[in-house]
Amino acid sequence: MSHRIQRLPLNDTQSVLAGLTEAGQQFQSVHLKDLFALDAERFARFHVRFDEVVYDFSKHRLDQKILSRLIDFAHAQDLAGWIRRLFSEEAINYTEQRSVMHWALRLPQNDASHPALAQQVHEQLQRMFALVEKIHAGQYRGATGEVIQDVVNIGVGGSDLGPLMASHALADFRQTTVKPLNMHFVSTMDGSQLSELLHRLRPETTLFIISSKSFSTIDTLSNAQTVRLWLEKALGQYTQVLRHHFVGVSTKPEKMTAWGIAPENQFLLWDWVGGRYSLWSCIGLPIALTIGVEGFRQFLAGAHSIDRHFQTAPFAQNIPVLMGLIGAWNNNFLDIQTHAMLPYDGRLKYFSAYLQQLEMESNGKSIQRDGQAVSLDTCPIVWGEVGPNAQHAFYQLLHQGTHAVSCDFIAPVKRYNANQFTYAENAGALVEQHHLALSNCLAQSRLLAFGNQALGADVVESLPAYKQYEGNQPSSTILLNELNPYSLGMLIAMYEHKVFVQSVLWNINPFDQWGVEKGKEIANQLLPILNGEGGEMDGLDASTRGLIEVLLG
Ligand SMILES: O=P(O)(O)OC[C@H]1O[C@](O)(CO)[C@@H](O)[C@@H]1O
Repeated sequence: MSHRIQRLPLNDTQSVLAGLTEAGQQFQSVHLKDLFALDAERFARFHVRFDEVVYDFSKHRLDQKILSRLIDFAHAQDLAGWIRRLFSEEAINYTEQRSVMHWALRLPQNDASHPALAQQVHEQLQRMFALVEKIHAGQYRGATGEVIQDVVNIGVGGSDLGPLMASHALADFRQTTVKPLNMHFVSTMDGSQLSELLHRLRPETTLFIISSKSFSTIDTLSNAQTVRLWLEKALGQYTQVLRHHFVGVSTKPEKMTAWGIAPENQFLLWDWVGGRYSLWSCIGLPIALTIGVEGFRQFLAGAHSIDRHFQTAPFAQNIPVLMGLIGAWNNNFLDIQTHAMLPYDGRLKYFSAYLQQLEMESNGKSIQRDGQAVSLDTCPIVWGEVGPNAQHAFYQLLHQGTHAVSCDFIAPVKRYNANQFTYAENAGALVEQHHLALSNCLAQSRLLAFGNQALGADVVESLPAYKQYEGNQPSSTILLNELNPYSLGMLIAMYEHKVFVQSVLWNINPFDQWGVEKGKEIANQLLPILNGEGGEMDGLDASTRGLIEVLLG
């Protein structure tokens, strides 16, 4: 349905979309190699350098005219107004009557524009920082007086993916602690991660974080219940066991209390923080435990830098705006329906999993704000893997398959600092490995873009058809000066705002997830049947009934 342009909210939008649709048809046959041949200044023209980031969008099938039309699209959809609304306290998540203020989580403490908000946020951050420092100093002890050495984050979705991704990505910046501290993540409701982990952990030295915005997600509560039984079996059913071994992060203090989490171990966030935007709040405790208080402050500062950039940079120089517009151009006008995330840094192993939730849970919608069906395709399929490994897995499809795919290549400019003691001995060899990864990153985006042209025109003549490459797969390349807490904060915030930009273009609410909620409701209806506690089979479809009969034997 890529080119449907009926039922648009604004007349301006209609005419801009008609122009873009026509341009998209023309650009179907335009090849990147020709765009580059026509314009030696293409990189200079189509990249933005801001703070720690370079965003190169020259390998997209567009020119200056298309860019202007896309910016017209943003204006027609009142993007500037929506950005102002996002950074106000307006309840723009209208289906849940909530404001959307994850940006407030990274406000500096002395912020003059929203002093009350900043104070509220920093109060919880200070409490979290105090806990982090206590654990790092070996002063936080379990019920038997032993120092905590393992921390297990129990959460799912936004209460897992962001903390997991960032803790892994920033492991090089691990804070030195009195005793080594190991972070673990448990999310799956089937208990498989827990059953493996509990064999390795000692109850006396393990702290569990129950991380759930709603404190009602069954996945998390069932894992929490299992570890509680495990702890109580080993240490006894005493209040001090609960008090010393559980920390809770949620918007629901009363639910944490009812579960048995001591008030001093309850950390709060607010309804105005969406789950998939919550890693900046105390949901980010595992990140703070990994990189320490100063590291976490840097992480917030990086995101804040992008918040400012997003609010102030002109659209043609505004990285999240460009990311959103170019994504829409590919998706809506060039018919490129899938988007691959390809970081060339093993530390970003969980980045695509994280982005899948951020992008697809946010913009996987089909109803506009006015209740009408959308007029353009919304979120593309987002997927990905660490680039070098993906080269040996699915790149063949990118190069010679039949699907059009757009890609984001991400890499740090610098890696392996000889001054960092862990690398001192191997710095030279590791720096070469980094260069190897960078050369592959550049080679792949080049081959994807230019196809045969990248091989050299004379070589191509002699090649059989099956060795030829069509190319013309567009990509962006994002370079971070280095991957550190600050630049990762920037990178994540860039994608958060890109998602918002696209939601404005598509006129949808990116902050709810009613489809997911419905799935949870239906699972709750089926659980009693599987538990043998009754429940209605009659209203079920034949397939579900048949499967239940097999499951019940
Ligand atoms: O933090 P909670 O409330 O346990 O929710 C976990 C996740 O479940 C969802 O509601 C739906 O998957 C996500 O939006 C959220 O991040």
